[in-house]
Amino acid sequence: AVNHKLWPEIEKVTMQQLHYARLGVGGAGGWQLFAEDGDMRMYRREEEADGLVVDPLKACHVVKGVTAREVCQIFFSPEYRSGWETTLEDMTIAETISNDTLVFLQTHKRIWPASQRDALFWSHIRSVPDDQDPDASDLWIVCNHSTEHPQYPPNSNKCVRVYLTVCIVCQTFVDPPKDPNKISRDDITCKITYCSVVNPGGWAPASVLRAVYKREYPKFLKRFTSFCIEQCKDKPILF
Ligand SMILES: O=S(=O)(CCO)c1ccc(-c2ccc(C3CCCC3)c([C@H]3C[C@H]3c3ccccn3)c2)cc1
Repeated sequence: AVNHKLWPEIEKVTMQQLHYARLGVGGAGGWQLFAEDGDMRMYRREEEADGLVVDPLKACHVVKGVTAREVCQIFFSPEYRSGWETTLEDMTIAETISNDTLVFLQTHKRIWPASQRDALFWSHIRSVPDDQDPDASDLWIVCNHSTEHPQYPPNSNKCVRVYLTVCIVCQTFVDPPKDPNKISRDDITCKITYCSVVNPGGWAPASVLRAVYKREYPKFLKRFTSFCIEQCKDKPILF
């Protein structure tokens, strides 16, 4: 994939998103907590781009019984997506760049009163050593970033094209630390940071979009993490 024309962008955006995900939500970042559910905390910043709501979102969650690699592989893999992405109406793999990089075209269910949306984005999965704690386990990241494709020009179907940058960054913790082949799923937790910026592409009332975000994002993350637990519970642990 390193010789693919998108590779420099994939590399840059993925590492930028990793850095952005690891920034805290305290301080002057302007993050406001807007949803809480158990260990899940959801923050947003109110931002508009030429009159459109593009509120950046950052969610932090801690999930027991799954590893960072398992969560990221489920988020990345097309075959699982219909099981957790409830707003998905259709999904096509527009291009297979490599085994860790795909280009998706997704049509999302219409969310009244906004018109139906689609998203065309590359999706890249990778593991990176934790530069802040070398003897910690690797971080896993999936980054999704809107892209163009000659076969799928925007607004060619009935949908308004959204422009998004999304990342999910995960890290596994084993507690209590023990001999690797004695670890059970009860000993592992996965710390998840999910970040998204979605430009809705076409006009939609700010109040409507903010209500949709407030309703859809907590549901989305809860459903995704429950799906991961369900998928992994009877399988050998993938570190
Ligand atoms: O993390 S992913 O890459 C997972 C792969 O599917 C992802 C996540 C979210 C979206 C998306 C796309 C469109 C919308 C809006 C914009 C105007 C009308 C629809 C929203 C807003 C509404 C929020 C939302 C949040 C979560 C799920 C669905 N809906 C979100 C796309 C991809």
